[in-house]
Amino acid sequence: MNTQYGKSHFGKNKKKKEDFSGHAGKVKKKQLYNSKEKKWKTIDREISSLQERYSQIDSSSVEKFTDIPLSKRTLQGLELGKYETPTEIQKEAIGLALQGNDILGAAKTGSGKTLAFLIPVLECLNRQKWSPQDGLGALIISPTRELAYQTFVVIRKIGKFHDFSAGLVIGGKLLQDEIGRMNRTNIVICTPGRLLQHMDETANFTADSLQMLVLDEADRILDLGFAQAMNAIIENLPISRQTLLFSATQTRSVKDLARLSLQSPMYVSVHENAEHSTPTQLEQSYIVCELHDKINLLWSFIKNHLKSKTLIFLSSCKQVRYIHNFICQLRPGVSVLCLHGAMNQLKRVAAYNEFCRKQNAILLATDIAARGLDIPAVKWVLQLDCPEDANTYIHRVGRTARYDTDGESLLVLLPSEEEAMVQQLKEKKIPIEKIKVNPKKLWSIQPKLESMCAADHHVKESAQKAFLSYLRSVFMMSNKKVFNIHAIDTEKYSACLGLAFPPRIRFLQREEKRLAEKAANKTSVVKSKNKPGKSGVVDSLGDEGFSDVDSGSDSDMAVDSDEIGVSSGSDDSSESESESRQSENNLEKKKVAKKAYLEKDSDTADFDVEEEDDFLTVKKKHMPSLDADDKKKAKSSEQSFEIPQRRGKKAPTKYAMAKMIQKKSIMVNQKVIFDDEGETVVDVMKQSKVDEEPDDDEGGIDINAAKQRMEKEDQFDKKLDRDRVLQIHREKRLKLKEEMRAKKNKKRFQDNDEEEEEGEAILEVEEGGADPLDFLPDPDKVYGSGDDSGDDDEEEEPDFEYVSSISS
Ligand SMILES: Nc1ncnc2c1ncn2[C@@H]1O[C@H](COP(=O)(O)OP(=O)(O)OP(=O)(O)O)[C@@H](O)[C@H]1O
Repeated sequence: MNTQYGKSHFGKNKKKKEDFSGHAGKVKKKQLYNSKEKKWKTIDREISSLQERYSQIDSSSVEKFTDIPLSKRTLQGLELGKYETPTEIQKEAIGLALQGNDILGAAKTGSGKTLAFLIPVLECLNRQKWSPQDGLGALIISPTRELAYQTFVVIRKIGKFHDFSAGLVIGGKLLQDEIGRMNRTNIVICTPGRLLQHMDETANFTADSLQMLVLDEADRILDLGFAQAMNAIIENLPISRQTLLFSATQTRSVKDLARLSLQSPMYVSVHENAEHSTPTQLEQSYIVCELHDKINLLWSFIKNHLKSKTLIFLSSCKQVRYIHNFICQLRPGVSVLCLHGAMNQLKRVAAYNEFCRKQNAILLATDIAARGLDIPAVKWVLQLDCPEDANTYIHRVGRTARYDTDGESLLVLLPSEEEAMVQQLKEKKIPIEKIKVNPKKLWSIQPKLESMCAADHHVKESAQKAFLSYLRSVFMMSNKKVFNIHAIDTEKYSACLGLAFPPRIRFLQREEKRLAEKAANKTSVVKSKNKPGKSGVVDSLGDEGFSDVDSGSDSDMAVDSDEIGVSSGSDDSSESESESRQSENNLEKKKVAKKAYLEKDSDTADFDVEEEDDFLTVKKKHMPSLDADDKKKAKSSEQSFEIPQRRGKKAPTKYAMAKMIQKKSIMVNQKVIFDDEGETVVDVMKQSKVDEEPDDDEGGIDINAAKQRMEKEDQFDKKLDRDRVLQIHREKRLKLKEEMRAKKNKKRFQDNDEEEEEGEAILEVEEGGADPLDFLPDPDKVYGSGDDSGDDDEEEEPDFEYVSSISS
């Protein structure tokens, strides 16, 4: 595998090159051609014999990896990783994938799904004799940076003997560092946000030749948090590809699968009929505890498990930060680390690597650590805050009891959460037992926290943020049967965090006020809805559009003002249709905002969480009801545009503005730039090749036509940009060629003529002799491990700093 840090095959070639240059005079061009021809013939023979065996694969008779028709190079890689016997999911899925099927793979956590998709990826590219010049062949998408990194480490190991290049594209570093190498990477392991950024901004990066798409943790990748990014990514991928989806909680949503255009997918669920959906070696229990006792419980747990490796889940970044800080200050006698999405990339990597290395340690984390991470020897998973749903529970506890090890998990539930949550877990076939803690054995750290808060206002602020962010997370949860913010005694909770007074919970006050107003206005709103002249887009954003979210505490989220595509029909049926579509949009937006808030992985992009605010601030478009000032401003801006709108409702959308401009035939100003001679300057990038919009006698905006126009414009822009980049590259190449030529001429005068001729011939054979860039220093040498000796020693753990750039 030619990764930036890999040294296997690429390293060997290099060694050969050095050897040849040492004996330049003795090696004949013809011999080299012969040996290359021989090599290709052997590879061809191997490939066709493997392909012949594909149809005979019988998973029930597979005992070792050698029983599966895999290339020698993959088998060597598996041997290097000490993988001998395939697990159930590997036996079932690898064979079907080799036969070319699309796969929906589901198996318990820690059962080896990673190899079940990595092996087919390597075999698929090997079968097609893929090389770095062929560009992107396989795309592996993971929901978090840590998981992508982990997958990258595994593919480096098992793909060590292949010729492909692989790259980790995960954000947290300069995009510029990766741009040059994107189009020469065969296997890209990435997070959705960063991949999309490359698709948008790296002009010469294309996925046109993609052979295989893998979604690890597919249900998470396809859920609302990533919906926008994934839709855009999928649009850029060719339809004729093989798609593999894997997760412990696999999606079967027809809607999700339709987005991926799967071709008769095979559902491989090896544990579907198992008694339980969690690993058998995992012991699971829960306790019921008041919110204000949780901190004492946590401290007591840590003090009682100093010799264990424990992963503790909390629901928000600010809680993790506060609890981590005070536990560190109280010195429990074990290393305490933290991992959450608001940390910078370097700290995130350092914490992850340190926790992997340690024998005994505590890691406090949000749900960014819930999925896929294969951290060795985790003994305990403690869920101090209730998971969002049973699936999240399964992934969180799955960080322990992996493969053939055992582990324990403890879930802490509030009395108000117990009934509904336990019910959900039972429905998901999760065996969990209630246990009780002796309250006398709990340590009390409240006085210590109080004195810490009193002594340092930073600690106090941090405690306030933790307090509000926890309440906010409960408030935003959609399952109100489990999460009931009104059941929380906020005074006691703030006191247990060391605060003398509970901070003001403005979002709750606003919500209560809104509900009260709504109850009072209900009848008058119904009347006003029936008044004539109130139809159209703005109307569709009225109270009715929000009526279905009243029960949800995160109701009244502001509608994205960029939102278009809402029907503006004035008849009743289209109005109600637009209303329901709008309310669906609102619900989706709320879920997305909630996910981003809870996880705040920077790769999920599009969400702002302000660090310095007194509690999380989601971008205005996701905020619950506007406060009085905002309402006034919104209202005055509405009035200035004279848009008929109901009292105290939303600011006009761009769509509404466009419609109003069109209706009133307002001429919009145009910017004209003149040069020194007074001539008009035309910006070629802004020139459109798309025909002008045809005059529409019927009036109104034809959304579909506008969309098509935009797409054409977009294609035109992309082409312009691509041409520009190609031109730059062409110029660079020519310049290099000139330089090389000049150098060669100079050398020719200095060196022995005969030797020079031989050496040149050899390089031509080795490198294909075509591109002068091939003679440039190996970029791996600059960024990579720096060791190109080509020996088979175990590589050192790659430095996370540079793994986010990719190989050449
Ligand atoms: N065939 C095998 N032989 C030995 N160990 C294996 C084999 N396959 C996987 N493992 C080990 O099992 C562990 C779990 O594998 P992996 O991370 O692929 O699980 P997973 O099913 O993807 O889990 P999750 O659902 O949590 O993502 C890893 O440490 C991996 O090295």
